Amino acid sequence: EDYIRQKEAERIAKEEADKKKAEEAAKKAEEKKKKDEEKRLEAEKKAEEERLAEEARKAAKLCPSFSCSCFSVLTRPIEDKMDTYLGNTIDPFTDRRYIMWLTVVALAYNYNVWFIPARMAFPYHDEAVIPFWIFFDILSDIVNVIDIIVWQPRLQFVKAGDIIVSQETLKKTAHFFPIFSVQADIISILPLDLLGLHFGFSSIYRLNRILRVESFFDFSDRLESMLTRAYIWRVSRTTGYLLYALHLNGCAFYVASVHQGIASTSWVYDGEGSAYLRSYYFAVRSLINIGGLPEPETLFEIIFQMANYFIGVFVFSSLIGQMRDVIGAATAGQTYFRASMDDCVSYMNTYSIPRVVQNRVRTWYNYTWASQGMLDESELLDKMPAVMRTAIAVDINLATFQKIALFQGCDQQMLVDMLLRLKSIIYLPGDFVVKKGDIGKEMYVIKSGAVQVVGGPDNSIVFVTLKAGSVFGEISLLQSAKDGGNRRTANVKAHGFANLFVLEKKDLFDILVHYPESQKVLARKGSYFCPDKNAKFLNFYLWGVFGMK
Ligand SMILES: Nc1nc2c(ncn2[C@@H]2O[C@@H]3COP(=O)(O)O[C@H]3[C@H]2O)c(=O)[nH]1
Repeated sequence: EDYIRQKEAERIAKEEADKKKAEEAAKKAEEKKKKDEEKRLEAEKKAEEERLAEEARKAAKLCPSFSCSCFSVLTRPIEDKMDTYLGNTIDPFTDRRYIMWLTVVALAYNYNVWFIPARMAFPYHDEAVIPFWIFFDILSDIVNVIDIIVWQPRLQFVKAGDIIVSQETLKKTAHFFPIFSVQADIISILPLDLLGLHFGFSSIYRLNRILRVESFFDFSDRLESMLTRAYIWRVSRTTGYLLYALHLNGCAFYVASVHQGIASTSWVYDGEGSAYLRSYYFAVRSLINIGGLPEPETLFEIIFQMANYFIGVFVFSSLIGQMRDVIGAATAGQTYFRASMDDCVSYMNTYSIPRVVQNRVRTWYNYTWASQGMLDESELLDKMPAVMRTAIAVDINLATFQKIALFQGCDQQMLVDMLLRLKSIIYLPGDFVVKKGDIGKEMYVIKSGAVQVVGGPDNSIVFVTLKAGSVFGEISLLQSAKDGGNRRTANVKAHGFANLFVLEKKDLFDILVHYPESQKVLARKGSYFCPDKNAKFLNFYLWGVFGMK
């Protein structure tokens, strides 16, 4: 019986072990199946990604804005290098390398735009210099090709508010580029110069290069938005346009002279001296309508000269008008300052304000203009969205405010809110900023310069000199009006020119409503800063007014 029982137990144990084994094997098989499935899905995903990438590559090759695929074969090694150097895409607004590159492109464009007409008009294609022209032509072409194939396709742009930064997406959405610039780019780099091999070397075959005018405007706009004194560039650019108009006119005059026959009449170029300089001189006199030119004799000369006068009146004068606008805009601040000061002086004269006061007002105007280049900073900042004003205020002043003992331990956001309510004001040497006994309606932070807390019968005792970054005027501000605690406890006068930030009581309390913790900090510090131990402090005031605990 024992034997049978033992055998039975062994059998059951074996059966259970087998069952367990089978279960484990099934589990393993299940896991393997799962893994295989995962692998298969991953492979499928990868294949799909590769297929999409291949499609994108094909689309990029087909896309006209990236030019013919033969170019991409030629430029693939350069492109790969540029990928390593530039990263995948370029932010055209902030990337300094792009503006540096655009400078090179603008130089190449200017080479073409100035020399092509000159070479077409004047006899500049001597056998000896042709190699130099060819060299510079090829150089400028290389710059353009690199720009169109390597740089332009990498420029990020905004589509429906999204910044397109991935190169693949850039290529896929290439058709969103303005069609004119795409076609103009392609036509502009067609090597029509090769026609010169058959018809003879001439720069007329390079006229298509001038179509790349967009690249020059792009350079101009980006440079303008980067420069601190953009008007210098605007004036130079307009001067360039004027000189270029004269250049073209000089070329036209020379062509007209050749057409008429050099030295054939008194009006045409007489063949003396430098042909270019003489023609340019003619253009200057004729477009600026200086007059004193030889009278045109033939019908052709009369028509030519008349066209010149018209161009001079309409085109040239509008360019000069543009120049006047640019200079006017650049000096608009100065004009506004002068006009404000003149108005103020004439107002003071009307009311016979004493000379001493008038002189102080003038000094204030001059110092304010000299120190900050504008009369009211807030006017400029008011035009900006709040988020930008905050960014600027934080950048300029937050660090100063964080160091002020009174505000230490206050909420950072509260400080930022405070920065946005500050007004800047300048006091002249000896001006009283606060007078003892006055009601305290604002507190001050010294931006630059210094103030002195003074007392004594004639205010000759200086208790303390407060420098940039110090706060004053907070005592009367932080106290209750109930028992006269809101009166100034001392005289404070400007020592030299003092540039101060003013924070009004109402603004401060409006802000503090939202920051109970900071209220407590200020209340504690207000009582600490206050010399009068019996006064009721900010905490009572705030708790009384706003019911805060
Ligand atoms: N009463 C007093 N005020 C001082 C002193 N040092 C700086 N101050 C500042 O001078 C300010 C005068 O106006 P407030 O009383 O509002 O606030 C005062 C303080 O911020 C000092 O020693 N005594």
